[in-house]
Amino acid sequence: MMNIPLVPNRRRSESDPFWAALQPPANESLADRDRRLFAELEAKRVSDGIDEMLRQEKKEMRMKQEIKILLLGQSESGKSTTLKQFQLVHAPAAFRADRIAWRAVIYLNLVRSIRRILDAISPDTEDDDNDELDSNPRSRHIRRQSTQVVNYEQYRRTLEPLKVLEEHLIRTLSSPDDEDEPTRMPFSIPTPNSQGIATKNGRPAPVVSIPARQPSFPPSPVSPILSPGASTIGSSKSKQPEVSVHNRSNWKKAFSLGSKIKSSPKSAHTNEIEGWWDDPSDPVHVLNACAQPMLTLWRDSSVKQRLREKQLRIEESSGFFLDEIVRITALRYFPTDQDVLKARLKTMGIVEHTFSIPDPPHVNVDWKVYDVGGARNQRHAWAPYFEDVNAIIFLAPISAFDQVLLEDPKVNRLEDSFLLWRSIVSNKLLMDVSIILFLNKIDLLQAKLKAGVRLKDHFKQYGSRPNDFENVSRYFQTNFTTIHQEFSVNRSRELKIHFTSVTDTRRTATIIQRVREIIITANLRSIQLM
Ligand SMILES: Nc1nc2c(ncn2[C@@H]2O[C@H](COP(=O)(O)OP(=O)(O)OP(=O)(O)O)[C@@H](O)[C@H]2O)c(=O)[nH]1
Ligand SMILES: [Mg+2]
Repeated sequence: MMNIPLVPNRRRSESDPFWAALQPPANESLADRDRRLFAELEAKRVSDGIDEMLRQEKKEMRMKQEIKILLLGQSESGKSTTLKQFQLVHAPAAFRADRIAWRAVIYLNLVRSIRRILDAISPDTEDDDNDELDSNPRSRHIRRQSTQVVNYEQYRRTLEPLKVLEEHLIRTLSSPDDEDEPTRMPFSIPTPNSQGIATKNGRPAPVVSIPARQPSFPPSPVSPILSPGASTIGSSKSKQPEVSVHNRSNWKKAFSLGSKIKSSPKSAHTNEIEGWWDDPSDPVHVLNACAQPMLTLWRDSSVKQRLREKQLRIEESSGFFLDEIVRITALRYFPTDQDVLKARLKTMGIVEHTFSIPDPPHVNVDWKVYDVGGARNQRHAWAPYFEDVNAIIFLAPISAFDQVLLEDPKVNRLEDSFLLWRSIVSNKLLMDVSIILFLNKIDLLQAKLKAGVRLKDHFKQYGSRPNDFENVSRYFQTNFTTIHQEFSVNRSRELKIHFTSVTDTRRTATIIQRVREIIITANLRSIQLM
């Protein structure tokens, strides 16, 4: 703002028309002069006020930050689950509005678990065909004895409708066809005589991602034990590729409440309204009809025995809902927060979420959280995000020490995590980036150790140390810390490590709060406001 001079500059040229215009009239009375000076003072006060406001605004602009967080880690490490927890903490209304759409994923997870069991107990299946992706030769040897499930044929027949449902769910998830018929009912199960399930418009949809094999990373300082035969595991005919939906896909729209449905989530348990349960083509009816045989199968002791022999710990796998068959197959089932956190849908591409978080008194922060696909054929997409990211949350699923990668069964999952960690901490582009390490899935690690799975059978160097949670978790923490110390491009970078179970809402909310504080502090330091 321009300040009006109270005392005119006498040396200025009188020919300057601007200066001349500001001069008081020659015949100004005393009263006029007082009025003029008062008006000038008032104008200056207003002008100073505006200047101050602009200064404040500029300061706030400078302090208004956009903080970018990248979630990294191998497939199934828990990145998308962490993103869901961010949503639950910072955008709970949007998270809850989406819950209904997850119904399809949860159904699919359930149906696929049933299929895994049927494959595992099938008399036609060779012993190695349905194994958990297991890296230990000893446990594969033990699996040779096999229990026959006498009711197998009956289970297969009664659960046959789930096969058609599975295909249908996959196709609908992959191709919601949202643009031209937004009001259609979410599901429509094909008639038995339809040849496959054509999408509307006849467009074939890319349904399932089958990761390409890629060359292994160079050896790392920590090496797991892998048997020479391990490469055959995971490549058998009965292995089911994981279902993934590309980030560009609008799959949630297809499974949200359609216009035909008058219900709201709250009214799902009352009788006043019409809902998806009134639509005879909704998948819930097939599931509901199959609930009893599913339950009998899951409770059958000979099935349990067969799964044990095959070391197939299905209850530790992603998207496990078999202990909730009755609730999930109920006609009016509505997913809970916990169900959504447990649901498994593989990420392809990069998913971005923005949360605007007021952080008084200093800053308003827009948090952008990027969730990436962690499978090996997805990792090439990470690098462009390294340029301007403020922080990385790296997730390593430490329960996976006895598993191999789906995309490369020669590689132990933890070994892959160590190598990935090394490549991240040694990346020059990430020199000034805060890195927070989540040693994740500790609940599963505890269960696994309790079930007697021994770390030394997979990591020989662990030797005779106690096979309990305290020692095993410390071992992993030491390994990750050592790799950071040895390979980090920035030796002064402080490494924050959290033991997490990101499906646990309460604990994860606290950790997210702490992570935010760490990042804010590091960020303020970097813009020299501290
Ligand atoms: N029990 C348990 N399950 C977890 C934990 N973290 C993640 N999960 C489950 O593990 C599965 C995989 O998690 P995601 O978050 O989808 O894994 P991701 O890293 O996004 O995997 P990609 O998208 O393939 O890269 C999901 O079913 C989660 O519910 C955990 O700490 N404990
Ligand atoms: Mg994901």
